[in-house]
Amino acid sequence: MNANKKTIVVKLGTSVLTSGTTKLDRAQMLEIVRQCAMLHKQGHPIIVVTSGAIAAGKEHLNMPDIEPTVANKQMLAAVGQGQLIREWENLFKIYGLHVGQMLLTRADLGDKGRFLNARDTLNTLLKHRIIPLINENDAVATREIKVGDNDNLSALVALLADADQLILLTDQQGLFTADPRNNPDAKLITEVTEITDAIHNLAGGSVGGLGTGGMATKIESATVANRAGIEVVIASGQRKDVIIDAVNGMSVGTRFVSENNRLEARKNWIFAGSRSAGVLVVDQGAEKAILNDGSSLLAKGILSIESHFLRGYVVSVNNQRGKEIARGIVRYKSADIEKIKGQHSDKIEEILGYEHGTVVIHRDDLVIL
Ligand SMILES: Nc1ncnc2c1ncn2[C@@H]1O[C@H](COP(=O)(O)OP(=O)(O)O)[C@@H](O)[C@H]1O
Ligand SMILES: N[C@@H](CCC(=O)OP(=O)(O)O)C(=O)O
Repeated sequence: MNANKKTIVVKLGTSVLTSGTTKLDRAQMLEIVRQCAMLHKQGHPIIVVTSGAIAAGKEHLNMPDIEPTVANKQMLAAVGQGQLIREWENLFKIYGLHVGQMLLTRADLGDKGRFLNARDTLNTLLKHRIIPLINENDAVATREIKVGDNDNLSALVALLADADQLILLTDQQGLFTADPRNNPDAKLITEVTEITDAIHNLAGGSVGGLGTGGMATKIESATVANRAGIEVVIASGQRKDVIIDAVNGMSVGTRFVSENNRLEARKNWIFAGSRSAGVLVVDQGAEKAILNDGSSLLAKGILSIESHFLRGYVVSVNNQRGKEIARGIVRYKSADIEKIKGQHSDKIEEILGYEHGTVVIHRDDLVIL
């Protein structure tokens, strides 16, 4: 991790965005934007996972008491998402920042081709210093493809972004020894080094009006992110300078530290359950570059392709003696690799009429065997 430039995912629960009311709290949102803008100015890439579409829809339609059926919530999200983004857009504009909306479902992140597309979009937004605003695509998500809560979604986004830190902001100071709403003696836990069953058991569901999942889904999220080597902080959105202080390593809320190696853990996650769908045979130069120099696989070093596969599939990289040296996720389908093999990366767009980047397998998506 570059200590000076951390990639940060900030997740804002409905409880923070409404301050416990039935309406968006614009002053609170502006305060969050101020902190994000300051960190952004210091060079930290910031990604915002924002809940609040359902709350915004209720406010806009003036339906505070509508029955919370799935269909009604999807309708509210369809109405509220536009309202929500408009609010964010106007607030970030005060600091001269653009925003870009990404609405995701579990299916988008589970499918490797769509995962690559989402990651490319996210990285391109960050490269252009645009703030990605992410929410679940509630209006289209059915139970099978839904992540279901933005706590878990934010952990997946942190993996997608290869983030250094995930900050979950809510209406409590952090994780307590019991739900502080009904346990006045509950104590704040400031640091968690291992997420044990006992930690899971402390966390209750949401008793607030508009939130989803309560502390239980935040612990699930912390488990996923920690396993991938990403530090997690759960803290109150109301605390002064909460995001800035969390990024600067000050004692804020509950910090879940992780000792796991980020890159290796992320690769394990990417490759979990994948079988090799084909083979790319590479020349000696590419073999050396991959094994000794930590390089990505370029089209130039590919000699032949075995089998048919699509962009996003996991394939084997074999040397000329038929030995599998690595395995990785391809950014081009086999039919296109046939056309660009042996060619310089500059030629890809000319040959295919489009490009998905200069490499066939990116180093970060390549496991050496
Ligand atoms: N051990 C715990 N420590 C802190 N909060 C807890 C705990 N168990 C349950 N909660 C509840 O989780 C709620 C936050 O979750 P939620 O309502 O889903 O908010 P958000 O919209 O921020 O995701 C708190 O208001 C609190 O009542
Ligand atoms: N996607 C939904 C929020 C779902 C959710 O997880 O809410 P929360 O527990 O407040 O973070 C929305 O925008 O209303």
